[in-house]
Amino acid sequence: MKILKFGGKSLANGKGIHKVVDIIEDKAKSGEVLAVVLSARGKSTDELEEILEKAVNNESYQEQLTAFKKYQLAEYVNFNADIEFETLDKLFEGVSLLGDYSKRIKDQVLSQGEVISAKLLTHLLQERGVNANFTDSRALIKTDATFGEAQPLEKLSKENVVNHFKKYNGDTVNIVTGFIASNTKNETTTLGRNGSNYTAALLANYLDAEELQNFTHVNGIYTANPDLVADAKKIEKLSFTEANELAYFGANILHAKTIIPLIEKDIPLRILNTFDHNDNGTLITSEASKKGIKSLSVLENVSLINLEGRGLLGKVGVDARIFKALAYKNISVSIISQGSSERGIGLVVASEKANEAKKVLEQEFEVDFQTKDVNTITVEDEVSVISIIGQDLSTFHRPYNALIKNQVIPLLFNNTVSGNNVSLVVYKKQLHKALNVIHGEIFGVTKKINIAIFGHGLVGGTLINQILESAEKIKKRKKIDLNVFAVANSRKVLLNPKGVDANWQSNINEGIAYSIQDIIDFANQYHLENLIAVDNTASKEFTDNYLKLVENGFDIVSSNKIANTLSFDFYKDLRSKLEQYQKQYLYETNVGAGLPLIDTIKLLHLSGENITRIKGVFSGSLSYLFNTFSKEDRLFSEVLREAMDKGFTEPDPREDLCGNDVGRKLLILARELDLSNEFVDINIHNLIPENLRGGDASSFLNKIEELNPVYQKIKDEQQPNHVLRYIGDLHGDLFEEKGILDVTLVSVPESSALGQVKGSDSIFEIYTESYGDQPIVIQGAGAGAAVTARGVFGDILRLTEKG
Ligand SMILES: NC(=O)C1=CN([C@@H]2O[C@H](COP(=O)(O)OP(=O)(O)OC[C@H]3O[C@@H](n4cnc5c(N)ncnc54)[C@H](OP(=O)(O)O)[C@@H]3O)[C@@H](O)[C@H]2O)C=CC1
Ligand SMILES: N[C@@H](CC=O)C(=O)O
Repeated sequence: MKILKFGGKSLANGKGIHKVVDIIEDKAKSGEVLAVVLSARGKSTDELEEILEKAVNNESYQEQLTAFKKYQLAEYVNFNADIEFETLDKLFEGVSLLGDYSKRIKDQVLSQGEVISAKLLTHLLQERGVNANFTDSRALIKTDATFGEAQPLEKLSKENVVNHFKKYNGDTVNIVTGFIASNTKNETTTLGRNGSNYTAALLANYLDAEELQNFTHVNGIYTANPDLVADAKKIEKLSFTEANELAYFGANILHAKTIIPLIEKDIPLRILNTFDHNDNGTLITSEASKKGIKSLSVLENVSLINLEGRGLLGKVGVDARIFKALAYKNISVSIISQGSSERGIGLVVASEKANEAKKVLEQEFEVDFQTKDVNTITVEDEVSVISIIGQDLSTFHRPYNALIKNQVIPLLFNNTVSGNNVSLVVYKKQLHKALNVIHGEIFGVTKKINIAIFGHGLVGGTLINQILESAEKIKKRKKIDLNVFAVANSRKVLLNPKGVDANWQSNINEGIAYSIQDIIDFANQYHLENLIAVDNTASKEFTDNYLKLVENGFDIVSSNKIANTLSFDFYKDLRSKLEQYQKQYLYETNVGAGLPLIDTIKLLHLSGENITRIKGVFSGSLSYLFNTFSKEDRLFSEVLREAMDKGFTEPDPREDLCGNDVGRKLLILARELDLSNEFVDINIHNLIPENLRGGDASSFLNKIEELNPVYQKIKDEQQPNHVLRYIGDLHGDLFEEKGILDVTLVSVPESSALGQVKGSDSIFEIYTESYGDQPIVIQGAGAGAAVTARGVFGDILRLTEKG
């Protein structure tokens, strides 16, 4: 025999009821022997409780009662619930007159919900020709007289059930009321929380059922609540032990009470979906399943009580006093955590009991307050508990690090020694984000990386398109979901929590004015985790946001060189902020665009290789300018415009020509070597004649032809077979506080290494103590939107791996 159980949500409306009837009819027709346990429909039990409260307080309840009756009858014209409605009328009238009710009366009231539900289903099945038999469980399940939370009398109940099912067997489908029972005086009792599931489990046990199928409104047990974690996956199989842990930490359907009768007889429990009943659901059996993390569950409506006292150190019996005092008031502690010094003890209790618990503890420790052994007892209400079921401490660093990286600092954590569970208390406002971060980390489902891109010009625009083009592949190959949730320029931002699409460029016109706080608020509002801000501007103003971004959980990737070349104080502040907030700042493209230069220098330096000099052509645009101008018989201004058109120059090309861009790159490398040079220390040969230095970029561009005679003369005055190169040179004693940084225009033999550089290539010669006169040479495209964007993309992916 199979026991089927349908919950209130399955029976809430016509659609659900129709499905339930279909399922039972199908199974009955296919010859399966069934018993069906039903809950009250929808929120009927809550409704009855509310009406009861109104009645006892002498408030008007008639309207709500009429609505309740109407809901129960709905469109079922031939269904009659007069007896139950009359019972309710009388009970409410009595309560209203007396202004009081007992738990016994409450059980009588609540039981009508199950009776109506079971009678309705029996009626509908009979209309379809199914041999359905309404079965009032009060005649079968006998309990003690603890109204509201009655305990079954096993022997008597089993006898009744077995006898009943002997009598009504064969093709009879017994439609049984869940939740309700009766005591030996035949007074109605109820089985408390999860009562209908319990009724079903008891029937399964007494009847040695082959399976209990519990129909809900979801497809089974998930790795996390799918309403909170979009990536949550259904678990196919669980063991009773794991189910028990889940039950303790919030999965009501698996309450221990429900599971124990099944474990006793080794009866499998299958969680199914009424609305998708062909899905296999989750099967729970006694078979031990593979080790590993099974699920995240959440306890809400809890509070954290913190008892602190300097004098608790080494005192015997403090915990005993806490538990005794709380137990006296029937307050259960779900989690306790205590520092080894015993100075602080954190307890999690139900929110509704938190203030009472505080009062009780204050009384218990009254003397200890006076002696100053206890200092404070505080209650934090806005918390939730996340339990990682199946997690042991050997791999706990992964979810924990991911939480810290996302600025979710657990208030308390606690592990079970044998059960492989870790529970974390987090602020309620961080619950959603915390669950997604932990889930992404431990289930290896796709890890979402949420990116805000500032600057969508040549580099930024190319980067966005590169990300959108590769996102699917990266998701498949690396299980990383790159989500560009913000694209901004200096005036507007385009925001979409689910990510911008290929039309971002046209949609940016519909963007909105913003401040950096708006972006932070947006990320918080949508609980976006693994945040990266990408700076593809050339703006000093934007770098003012870096510290705030870091403080609010963003890693930073930047092609913009400004932040690394502001004062050395800012340079250090930024690094200590990054350290403090465990954030990363990557800027490989700052020097040599997409070339792997900064990483190489960092590694050499870290590994103790003493770098003695770095010299080369640092600027892609000026490389292109002088390579082309030196070899071809063309005007200097014409080649300069070409470099601009190819996207090699800075947004303001004067930044290249005045030597600032090369100067910045030199300074960035110097600082990588722990030198504390400032920008003013750089000796820069400015390529712009003094008379063209004033004014703005466009007035300069109107006059660039004036550069032609100046550079033609320099070119003509070179020795034979020489070419012009604009070079950067970091030298001096690089183990002192500061190095020497020179940026100069030089004429070199065409046959030399520098003389042979082509196109927009950069070349960097890195001299070290071990390599002596033979430098390590890194050469390749030193500018261009595509290579630079690719380099920025590389930094983003590097961050996703550091996670
Ligand atoms: N081109 C290359 O080869 C390389 C470039 N880089 C660096 O890449 C960066 C970008 O260069 P590129 O793409 O050519 O520049 P662009 O001028 O093409 O684009 C700059 C973008 O930044 C936006 N912007 C400017 N100020 C702000 C601000 N305060 N807040 C938000 N957005 C802002 C601009 O918006 P708006 O239109 O509103 O001003 C624009 O969208 C530069 O820092 C450059 O040094 C690094 C290596 C190589
Ligand atoms: N303008 C720069 C671009 C890269 O940093 C250059 O020319 O190198």
